[in-house]
Amino acid sequence: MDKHDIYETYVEKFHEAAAGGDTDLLDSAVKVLPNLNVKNDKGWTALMFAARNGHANVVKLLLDRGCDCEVINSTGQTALGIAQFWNQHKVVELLEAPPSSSSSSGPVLQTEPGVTNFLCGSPLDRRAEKRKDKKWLDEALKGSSVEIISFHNLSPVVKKLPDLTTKGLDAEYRLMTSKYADLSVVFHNQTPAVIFLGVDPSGEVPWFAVDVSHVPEEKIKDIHPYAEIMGYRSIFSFKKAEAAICGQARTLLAWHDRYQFCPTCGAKTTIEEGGYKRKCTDANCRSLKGTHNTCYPRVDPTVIMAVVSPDGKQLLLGRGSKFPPLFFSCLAGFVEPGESIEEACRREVFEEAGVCVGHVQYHSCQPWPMPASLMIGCIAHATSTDITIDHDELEEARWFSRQEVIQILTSQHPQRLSCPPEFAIAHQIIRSWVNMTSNL
Ligand SMILES: NC(=O)C1=CN([C@@H]2O[C@H](COP(=O)(O)OP(=O)(O)OC[C@H]3O[C@@H](n4cnc5c(N)ncnc54)[C@H](O)[C@@H]3O)[C@@H](O)[C@H]2O)C=CC1
Ligand SMILES: [Mg+2]
Ligand SMILES: [Mg+2]
Ligand SMILES: [Mg+2]
Ligand SMILES: [Zn+2]
Repeated sequence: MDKHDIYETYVEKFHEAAAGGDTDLLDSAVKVLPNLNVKNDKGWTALMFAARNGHANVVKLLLDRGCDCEVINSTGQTALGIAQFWNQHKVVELLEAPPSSSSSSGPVLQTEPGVTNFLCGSPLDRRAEKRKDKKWLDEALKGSSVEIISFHNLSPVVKKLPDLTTKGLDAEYRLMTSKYADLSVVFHNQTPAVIFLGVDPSGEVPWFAVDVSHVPEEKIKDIHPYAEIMGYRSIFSFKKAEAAICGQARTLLAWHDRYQFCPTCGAKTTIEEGGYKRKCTDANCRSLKGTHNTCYPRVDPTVIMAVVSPDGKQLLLGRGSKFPPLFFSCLAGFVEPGESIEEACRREVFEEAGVCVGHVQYHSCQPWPMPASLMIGCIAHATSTDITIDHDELEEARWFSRQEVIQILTSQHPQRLSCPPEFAIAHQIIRSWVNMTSNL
């Protein structure tokens, strides 16, 4: 047995001890394991096993040893979610209680990445402290190590690779990056919006985005002979890291495009702080006194939810009136002022489908740069099943069995129903519900 196998055996025994409520065995395992939040292949921790089986004494012991109750498994559940699902009331009480002083000895760094959806997980370090340093920004933009991405009317400029002909349309296009010197057609006699996006993990390569909308389409090839404009949806064909960088840039450029004038007084605004601020040019404007959110890029929180039937066996999906035929997705809606995420979830589901929602669990989120949503993915537990559709927003909504949802996800539905692809958070929360019901 090599070192790795021995460790795996310890982990297995540790999880078995937690699941079985064996505190003696647990105590000895705790002494040799460096990480008590260690997961099995389904992302389950000892705390989750103890919570699943209602071993309150084990849960307490693990919490006292500093186990992290925020960790989620591969289907997006925390130990608390599992205890609630299995009605382990004593464990729920323990996990809901505020952490005792012994278990909160300073800030705990979240080492688990959790669920990282497409358009999240940019490798860039945003280096916000550099945004006010005009000299540094100018040198970084014009330096030889820079990577500059270009957007034409909010579509990324892509490079059509001439030698890739076999992998299908998506594989032929890559995000195009340029040096300042390549962009004379963009900067000549112009001051387009330029955004400092951050620095790559080596710390050596600054990334910027520039708005090239003023360059006529036929001149785009002056930047690079293979440069092309493909529409904003080309973002979805990029690699995850590039897509996240593009999303950040697109949301900011869309904001600059729409906020050319001051929302407070109507005067012109100028770009400041590496593209992260707009400032009114009227010296008497109220927006110049104090901090005003009109000066900063906006993000619109939006809830999107997999609504689970009261018996846990069905999922509510809907068809928007503008959706392609046979396409179903999760219900979604903008969070309104003065509303919590849970309240927005309940209101939107009731408004759109007439279904009442009780408990709402956060799953994961996804910045959605069309133009500035932050999609907050939730699992919402319905308390009623009758459906009344708001026809202004939905054409259809209905409950689907787990088997039908699996058929939709795997493109095997007999009526060819489909749902959003993997890059959309809707897909991820639907999949998560399928996995959740099979996992428990
Ligand atoms: N990433 C994903 O998997 C999915 C993303 N979405 C996105 O979720 C967002 C919200 O969903 P909807 O059902 O459209 O929301 P919704 O149910 O709140 O209805 C949209 C209506 O709300 C109003 N509204 C309120 N605040 C708004 C704001 N800040 N911006 C624009 N309209 C606002 C408008 O009248 C709009 O027609 C959409 O932008 C859509 O693109 C929707 C489904 C899947
Ligand atoms: Mg909606
Ligand atoms: Mg709404
Ligand atoms: Mg709505
Ligand atoms: Zn103003």
